[in-house]
Amino acid sequence: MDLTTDRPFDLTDAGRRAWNAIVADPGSTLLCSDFDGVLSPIVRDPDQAWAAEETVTGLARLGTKVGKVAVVTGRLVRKAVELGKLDEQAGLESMSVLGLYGFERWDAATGEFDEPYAPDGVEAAKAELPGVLAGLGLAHARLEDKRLSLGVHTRELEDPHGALATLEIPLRELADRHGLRIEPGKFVFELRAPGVDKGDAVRRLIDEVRPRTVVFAGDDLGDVPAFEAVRSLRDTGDIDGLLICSASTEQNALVELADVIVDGPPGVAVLFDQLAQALEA
Ligand SMILES: O=P(O)(O)OC[C@H]1O[C@H](O[C@H]2O[C@H](CO)[C@@H](O)[C@H](O)[C@H]2O)[C@H](O)[C@@H](O)[C@@H]1O
Repeated sequence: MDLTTDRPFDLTDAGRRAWNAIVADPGSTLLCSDFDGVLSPIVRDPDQAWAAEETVTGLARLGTKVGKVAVVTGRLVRKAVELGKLDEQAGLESMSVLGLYGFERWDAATGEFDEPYAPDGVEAAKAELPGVLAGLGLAHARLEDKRLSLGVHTRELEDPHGALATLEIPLRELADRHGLRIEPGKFVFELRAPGVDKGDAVRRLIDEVRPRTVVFAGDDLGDVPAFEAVRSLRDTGDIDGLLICSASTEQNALVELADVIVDGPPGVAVLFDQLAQALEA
């Protein structure tokens, strides 16, 4: 990964204001990042989506300067910590990881995991799901059991787009029967407990930290509520906000909402590097 590129980032006016605010007062900055597609490259097997070294070291370098760093992810919190080696990296001492869209939490400061029990509906839906998939001819879809949710991945199937389209209505009906919701993502639908999204997770962190500036880096549909939360607080003048879209050919929902668009995790690493350089200057 080449971190020496001098490509200037094209920031919106609001993004430039936020960048300047971070440089002026890094200690009042909350820096949040999604995991898959931002810190880690998208790969076929979710269990092998190890974070890129450059993104995590970049985050850690910033972690020594900003007030707080956080990962806000749809992943199980333990899986995100494991795949990011977030408990091993110096510089991440202020880190919190909010997993399963904010249901779960890990704090580096204490090393403690907060992992609530799954509601009954999740177990019932899990029991029904194999029959639903078999009935659709999609018995080979990869399942990712995340305690409070269940991911159905189509990336490895012969026709991943077609399989996703076939799944949507039956999975929505299954979710409705059990009081769950559907969370769409890159070649995945999750059946998950309702109640929180990444917007709630970011607002919770903001309430705790009371930052002047908030950064959020995301790549997928699940990040839209976080982007909207930051934009809404920014519109009221409560915070400055810098929204980073880690772009891919698979999802463009964040492009219009972002202040800066970078080229996937390698681009995120370059941006983190440039921000760290600005803070060190
Ligand atoms: O909130 P995130 O950190 O972005 O997590 C969202 C989902 O990411 C994972 O799935 C995605 O990445 C996989 C590994 O690269 C890829 O195989 C899959 O196609 C993508 O959708 C993860 O497996 C899910 O549990 C997360 O909810």
